[in-house]
Amino acid sequence: MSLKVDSRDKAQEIIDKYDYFLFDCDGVIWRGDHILPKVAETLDLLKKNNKTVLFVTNNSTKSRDDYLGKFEKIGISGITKDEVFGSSYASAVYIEKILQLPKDKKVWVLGEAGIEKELQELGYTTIGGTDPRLTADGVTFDPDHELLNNLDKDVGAVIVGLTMNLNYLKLSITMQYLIKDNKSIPFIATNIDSTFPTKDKLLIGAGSIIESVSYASGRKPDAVCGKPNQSMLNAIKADNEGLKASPGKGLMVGDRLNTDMKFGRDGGLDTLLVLTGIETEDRVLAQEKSVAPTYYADKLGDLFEMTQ
Ligand SMILES: O=C(O)[C@H](O)[C@H](O)COP(=O)(O)O
Ligand SMILES: [Mg+2]
Repeated sequence: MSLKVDSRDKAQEIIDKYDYFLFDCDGVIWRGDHILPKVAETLDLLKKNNKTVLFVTNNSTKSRDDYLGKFEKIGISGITKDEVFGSSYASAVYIEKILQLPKDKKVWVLGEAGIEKELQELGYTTIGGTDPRLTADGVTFDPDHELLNNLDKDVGAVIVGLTMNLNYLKLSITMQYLIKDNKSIPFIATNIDSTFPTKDKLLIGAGSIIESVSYASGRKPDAVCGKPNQSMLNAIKADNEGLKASPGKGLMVGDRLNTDMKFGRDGGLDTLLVLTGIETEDRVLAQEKSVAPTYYADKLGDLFEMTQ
């Protein structure tokens, strides 16, 4: 049964007990471009207590560098690139290190600039993505479109993530790459999140976009690189000996049970689910003991508010 953080003692116990705080972003730190209540104060409090603070997001629309800009813009300063892990970075590293795609091969992107930038930083050429030819004029679908009828023979991988600029042409070209050459081109997905929490509503998530091209092509992704995949946590443990030695000194704070909480639990961390994103209190309380978050709270900022 998850323990609700509803008193000074419980909030202070959490601050004292853990050395490493891993934060999901959408639905925890912010919703869209709107920072959630007392988040900056909570992060400052943790840093004043010499805690290690890291960010792990499944949102592939931005690169790590882009996220540094977003943190500054919403008033959270002092974050460094090595403290931010995103599914676009995790997917690019997968393509380079695990798939070992040669750098003379290209990657077809159904997604935003975050994916393109992380792949390009590793030396890959990307096509698709934010190419303006894919959204020209907003006219109706052209079955004779050049990018649909001239598939690039150098494409060696397809990656699909969240995009707010989805259209039938992008979906159709992605499908062509997934079915060509006897369905042999690797299909990489950034994450499974079915919905995306904006300021005041839930919108379509990357996982739902991935499901549509998966269904049409008859293919399941060969890899899903975001949470709960442990690759980002393994990278964090490799850089943080204390967490690697004692994962129980780490707390994963998230808003989604099947990504954030599973990611933390599978990595041996304790978990705190906040109710400012995807989940409801009823859903948290209905979880089996084996998968229930360690704690839950109305919002992350309660760690600050309840200890002042
Ligand atoms: O649709 C998506 O990709 C996700 O909803 C979203 O971006 C999750 O981001 P996170 O909560 O992991 O920061
Ligand atoms: Mg989230």
